[in-house]
Amino acid sequence: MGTVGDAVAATATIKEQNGNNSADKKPTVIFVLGGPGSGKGTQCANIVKFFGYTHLSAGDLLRAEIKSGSENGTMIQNMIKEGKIVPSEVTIKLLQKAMQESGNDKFLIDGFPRNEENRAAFEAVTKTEPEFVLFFDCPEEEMERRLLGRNQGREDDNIDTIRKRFKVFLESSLPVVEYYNAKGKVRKIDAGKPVEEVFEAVKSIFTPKDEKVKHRLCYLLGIQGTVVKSECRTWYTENTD
Ligand SMILES: Nc1ncnc2c1ncn2[C@@H]1O[C@H](COP(=O)(O)OP(=O)(O)OP(=O)(O)O)[C@@H](O)[C@H]1O
Ligand SMILES: O=c1ccn([C@@H]2O[C@H](COP(=O)(O)O)[C@@H](O)[C@H]2O)c(=O)[nH]1
Repeated sequence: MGTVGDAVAATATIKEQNGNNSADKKPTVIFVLGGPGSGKGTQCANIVKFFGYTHLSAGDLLRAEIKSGSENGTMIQNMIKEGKIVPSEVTIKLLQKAMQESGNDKFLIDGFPRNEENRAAFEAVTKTEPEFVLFFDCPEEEMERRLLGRNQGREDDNIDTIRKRFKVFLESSLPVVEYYNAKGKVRKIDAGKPVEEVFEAVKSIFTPKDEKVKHRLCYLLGIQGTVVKSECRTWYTENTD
């Protein structure tokens, strides 16, 4: 098992190799957490379209690493088959590389951190805390149904591995959500609903408060038949169906 120190050392090497410029600028990071099959990837794709974030799925990065024939490939593959958590230094290195290569400065980090050690290592290495944590709360029976129906050829979407993933989620990943909840950083979504309804709840979290006030004002002005100012009309047209 890797330690926070291993992850910090590995990152110092990346910084030396890449130079320090972009690594020193603090990005905006949102952690997207929730059980396996809670709909994180599905909703991240929507958030990217609406709000211009770069979506980094830690699981996808690890699967790409296996495919690339990297020296860590076999180790990662075995961990994923067993639903276990890959050492922090491996995952953080992949996340940092993807962040640097993206050219963006705001990220949805999906499926990471998966345990307390992942969390502490990421914060120590990147000196970045998440803006907030988007937490998809979904009943286990619903997640199991979704995973068994996902049909993407994933080696870990079988009932034995799914049960192991649920156990790891409860024992190791939920404490990370609880950690950030105690800091007032968790935005919880009822993820057991249909995709569109879940996204309505997600949108509301990403829409700044002043925009919500504007929206409400426009709505009320519309109802009252008051002449809507042009700025208000433009905003209303752009933000409603
Ligand atoms: N709200 C929803 N209602 C019904 N099905 C959904 C919903 N959201 C996602 N799905 C479907 O459930 C499956 C899992 O969704 P998704 O891949 O987004 O979950 P995930 O949380 O990213 O999973 P994992 O952690 O295993 O990568 C997919 O087949 C997806 O189409
Ligand atoms: O930070 C991470 C993310 C993922 N893993 C491993 O990958 C699988 C699949 O993850 P998904 O988020 O469902 O794509 C997960 O069960 C872990 O084995 C990881 O170790 N660390």
